[in-house]
Amino acid sequence: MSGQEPVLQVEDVRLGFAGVTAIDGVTFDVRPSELLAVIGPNGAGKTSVFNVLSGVYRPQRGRVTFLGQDLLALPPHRIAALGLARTFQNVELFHNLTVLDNLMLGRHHHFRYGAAAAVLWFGRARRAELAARERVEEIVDFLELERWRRHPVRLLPYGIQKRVELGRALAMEPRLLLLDEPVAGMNVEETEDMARFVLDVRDELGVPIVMVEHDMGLVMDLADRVLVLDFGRPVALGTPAEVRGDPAVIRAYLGGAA
Ligand SMILES: Nc1ncnc2c1ncn2[C@@H]1O[C@H](COP(=O)(O)OP(=O)(O)OP(=O)(O)O)[C@@H](O)[C@H]1O
Repeated sequence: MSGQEPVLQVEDVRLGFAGVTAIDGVTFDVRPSELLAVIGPNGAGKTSVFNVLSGVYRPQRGRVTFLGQDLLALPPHRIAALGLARTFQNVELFHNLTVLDNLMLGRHHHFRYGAAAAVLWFGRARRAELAARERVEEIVDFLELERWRRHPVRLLPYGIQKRVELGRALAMEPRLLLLDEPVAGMNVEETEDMARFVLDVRDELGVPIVMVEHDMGLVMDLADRVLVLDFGRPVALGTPAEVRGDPAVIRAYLGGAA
């Protein structure tokens, strides 16, 4: 595959629940090292897009191709193992475990041995464990988590917990990262820190990102392109400047404002 081919292609996807259409006619792609934001009023279908991509829901129509593979044929754990990692709106970590242990758990699918193999081929298992620890320490450095590395996650400030969640997703060696409202509930300083780390993930690690986010300032600052959904349908797809002035987008937001 050439470097310029899309990492992810979503074509004409429809997902409905007993009479409710969550998304319909959704088509977009994600290019290498691109940050694509998905925005839209409440109920527009943003979370449903993520749930289709990560295999939680099967759409009734459409195609989703990730690195040339048909994602719709795969269960969620196989999709994750292909390198599609996700963070959640709420912090979903093991709160009594340390930062390091949470990050190690992010790597579990890289361990290619079971319990018996761990005993029988101790050398191989041990090498894998050491390599994992090394990679996890690199992520700790990258996200500036050194001073918290041995702290249980439950004792950390909220913004740091969200950063640990990003770290756990990075520990999976993602080839595409789905960020679900990465700055929801954060103060200004935490938001600025997270924005910086998200950009570093794209620019330094070269990992393409799909981000659902309500903070419009952040979206317009960070995104390369923006997909706008309204009532489950795509109403615009373009650069932040293109989307900002689009009458259909303005209508969707004015109509959807509470
Ligand atoms: N499991 C489900 N069962 C029934 N309806 C659902 C389900 N999941 C989503 N929907 C419906 O699909 C539509 C899109 O919801 P979705 O959560 O994807 O929107 P959203 O853009 O993420 O909203 P928000 O910004 O409020 O998180 C809504 O009408 C929602 O009620």
